[in-house]
Parts: sequence; C-alpha cells; structure tokens
Amino acid sequence: MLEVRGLSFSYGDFSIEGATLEVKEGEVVTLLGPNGSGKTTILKAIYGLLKPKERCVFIDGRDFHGLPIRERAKLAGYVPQSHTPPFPYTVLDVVVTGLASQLGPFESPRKEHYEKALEKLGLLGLERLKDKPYTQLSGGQMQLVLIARALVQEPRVLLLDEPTAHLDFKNQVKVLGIVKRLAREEGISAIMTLHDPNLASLYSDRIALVKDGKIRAAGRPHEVLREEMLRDVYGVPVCVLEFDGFRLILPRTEVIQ
Ligand SMILES: Nc1ncnc2c1ncn2[C@@H]1O[C@H](COP(=O)(O)OP(=O)(O)OP(=O)(O)O)[C@@H](O)[C@H]1O
Repeated sequence: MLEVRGLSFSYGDFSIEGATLEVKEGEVVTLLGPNGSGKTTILKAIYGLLKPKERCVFIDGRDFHGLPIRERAKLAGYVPQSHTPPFPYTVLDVVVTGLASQLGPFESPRKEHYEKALEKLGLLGLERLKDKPYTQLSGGQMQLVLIARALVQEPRVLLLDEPTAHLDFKNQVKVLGIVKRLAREEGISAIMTLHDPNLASLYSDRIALVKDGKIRAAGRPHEVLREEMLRDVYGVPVCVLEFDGFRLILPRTEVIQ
C-alpha cells in the first residue's frame, strides 16, 4: 500500500540514508530507535513536511509527493506529538481543522464537515468532549483528538509521531489500542515512532530499528527485537524473555541484578 524506496534527506550534519520501508493495508509499522536516530525525520519526510532528496514515497504505486495537496490529504494523515491551536478552539473545531485542505481559502466548514468531525470523535469515544476547550484536555485526550483530526480526512494511512509521549500507562495502552483497532477494523495503515521496545513489540505488525539515520533492521517484532540487535542499537545490554507468545525486553544492568 505505502512504499518508501530509498528515502534520503539531510539537515547538514545529520542525514537519513536510503530508508526503505513498506506498509501494507491495515498494518501497524513502528520506527524504533534511540534519541536523535532519525525516526521523526523519516516520518516527516514520508509525509512531505521535509523534502527528501528524490521522490521515493508511493501509495498504491502513485508518487505521493507529486499529488495535489487535496489528494494527499485523502491518502495520509499526520498526527504530531503536540499541537497548540492559535485560538481557544473547542475540541470539535480542532477536529474540523483537519478538513482545511478540502476547503477553499475563504470557505468556512459546513454542517456536513462538523458531522464528519463528530463521527470521528464518536469512533474514538470522545463525543462528550466536543464543546470543551482543547487546551483544557489531558495529554491523553489531546492525543486522541489529534488522531480524530487526522481521521476526519478519511486517510488510508496515519503517520503518528510518538503518540505515547507524555502519556501515562493507561493512556499509552488506550492510544496504541485505538491505532491497532483502526488498522484491524477500518483497514487504516499506521506508521508511528515509539521509544518503548515493549510497547512496539505488543502493538506493531512490523518494526524498523533506526540508528544514525539508517534502518538497521526491519521485520516482525520477534525477528527484530533480539538481544544482540537491541544492544547494538541502544548501546545497553538487554535480556529478551518469551512467554505465552509475548516478548518482554528488560535492561540487563548490574543495578537490577
Ligand atoms: N530542524 C532541524 N535542523 C537541524 N537538525 C535537526 C532538525 N531537527 C532534527 N535535527 C537533527 O536530526 C537528528 C535526528 O532527529 P530526529 O528528531 O529525527 O530524531 P528522533 O529519532 O526522532 O529523536 P527523538 O527520539 O529524540 O525524538 C538529530 O541529530 C537532530 O538534532
């Protein structure tokens, strides 16, 4: 469905080199790696917020970055880590801003746009918050509203930048559960960046391990989350335990032995 073929990008002193990735319909793919390894840069370059050196992103075989903005918005939705609206918007208004690319420059959202926004809030169980100022929400609620804002365009693929950043355990589980449910039930593919190898293992169909701007390994969680691979990428010894088909990744340090 989405193919990234040899994505390269440079900030000057930091480069992404030849990142190649495939996301199938209804699949959740996670970019996992240490701070500064290039996960967000790869995600932004896939979406087109950063311009890769060459055209390299294809959705259903079509050159994604070559499409008009309106069409791109129908194919892919981006969920940033956080968002500060310029006005004290209500939750419903924030979700409706997801339709900006579908409206003309002086066109206001209409009834059908608000109805669509309400539908997406409903899908995420957020209808009761619709009139609440966005800035008064908790971190977890904000993250879900940003997902609703991306969903209102009805994209085929969601790109989520650290969707669990700043969230407590319950909200991490909730947000990632929703990403997985959208993939399973609605066929929406997802690419996200995460920091926690255990959450990545639980919620991803496939994982790409990123280090120094390169994808070092990609595959199913059990293929990628191996002790020697994680030690190489993170520079800390780890222990991978398996039980009941689940994998538990623990740091192997003197402090906890
Ligand atoms: N706007 C920018 N200008 C120059 N360099 C940047 C810019 N944004 C990021 N970088 C650099 O690019 C590298 C990769 O950053 P990136 O944010 O992609 O990493 P990351 O893996 O997402 O990190 P983290 O897990 O800490 O969010 C870092 O060295 C960072 O300093």
